[in-house]
Amino acid sequence: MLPKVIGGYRVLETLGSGGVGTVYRALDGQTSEPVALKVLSGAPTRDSRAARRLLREFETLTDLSHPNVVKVYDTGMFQSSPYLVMELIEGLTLRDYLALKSEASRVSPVRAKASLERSEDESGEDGSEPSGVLKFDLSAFAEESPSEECGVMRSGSTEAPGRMSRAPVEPWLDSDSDDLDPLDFEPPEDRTRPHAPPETRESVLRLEELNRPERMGRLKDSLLQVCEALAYIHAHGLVHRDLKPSNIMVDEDRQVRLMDFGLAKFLADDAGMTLDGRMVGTLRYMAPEQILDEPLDGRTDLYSLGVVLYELLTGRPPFDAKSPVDLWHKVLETEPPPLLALNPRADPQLARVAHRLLRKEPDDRFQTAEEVYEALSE
Ligand SMILES: Nc1ncnc2c1ncn2[C@@H]1O[C@H](COP(=O)(O)OP(=O)(O)OP(=O)(O)O)[C@@H](O)[C@H]1O
Repeated sequence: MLPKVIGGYRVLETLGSGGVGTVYRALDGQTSEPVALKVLSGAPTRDSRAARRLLREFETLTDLSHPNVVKVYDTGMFQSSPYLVMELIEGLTLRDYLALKSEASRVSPVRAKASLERSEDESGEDGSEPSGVLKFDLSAFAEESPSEECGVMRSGSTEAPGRMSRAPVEPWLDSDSDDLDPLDFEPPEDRTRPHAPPETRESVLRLEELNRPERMGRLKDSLLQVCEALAYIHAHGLVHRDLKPSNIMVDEDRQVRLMDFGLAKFLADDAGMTLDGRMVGTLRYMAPEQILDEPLDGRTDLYSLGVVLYELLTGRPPFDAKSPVDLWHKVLETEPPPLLALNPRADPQLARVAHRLLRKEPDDRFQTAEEVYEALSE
């Protein structure tokens, strides 16, 4: 049931739920400003000491301020779970923002229509116009294109490779469309012949959509802003650890916000596991060092950025797998198919950037988000 009030915030509706909690649209009781309020759930928050520690650490996030990083205004406890009060972003995730036209009709307009309907139908309890209701104008996102979506990957019954000692593990984010579900995994097209040139009319049209200049412009512009956000959080000693298209939002003015930064770190122990032994991060975007429980730094996020870039340029992830173990082996031991073989008309410079970001050894990647920014600008 929807809580009516959380702290000093009046809850209006549920915006969505992810692997780490539920996000509500709410109103600040003092200012009447709309906010997004995320209540954490799961094992880390069931331990009251851990929950209080989490809360103290969240408080440090309120000091951060950057145009491309979602602003955290406040923190608190609700029914023994920590919550974060954030800037409410009226927009789309990067995945939906760059959805292919064919998929845009499946994803974005439905969500946007629901939002627009809400803005017409809802009224406050006193009959007044509700505040904080989504009113974004879809025309800002009129031209669309996507990367493919896979289901969720649950890894409970698998054995991890290499130095992963605490198998079986569960991905922390177990309901995320950015990850793979071995039980519900639709092979993307060309899976059987990943290096084959496109042959069908459908795949030719798909490539045309992927390479649409307007889409490429959006992609580049968005990723430059992501680099700025990453440079900022890395300079503040944070590693995102869960960078993926659904953690990047784009508003009506095409301003990008990096979401959920730092959450993964706060929810994990030093080896990247939650208190109940689940791995923090979304499997498809995890760097080799993350899989191997090795120390992480900003270059780990740059690897994830490489996965995002590769996906957005080709419409498929760099490593296809039917199970988490299969995926981990591929990430650790194989090279991704050459991007230009999958999309021969992709920008060669962007393809080079993606491959360099996907190098196994952090030392072989770009070393900073600033370097990536420079390379994307060339
Ligand atoms: N500050 C915000 N403003 C507007 N919408 C938000 C905000 N934060 C989250 N959302 C939306 O709420 C929904 C749930 O977000 P949440 O972060 O819990 O899950 P997720 O990012 O989809 O998955 P996960 O947390 O498992 O990675 C998403 O659809 C997201 O777009």
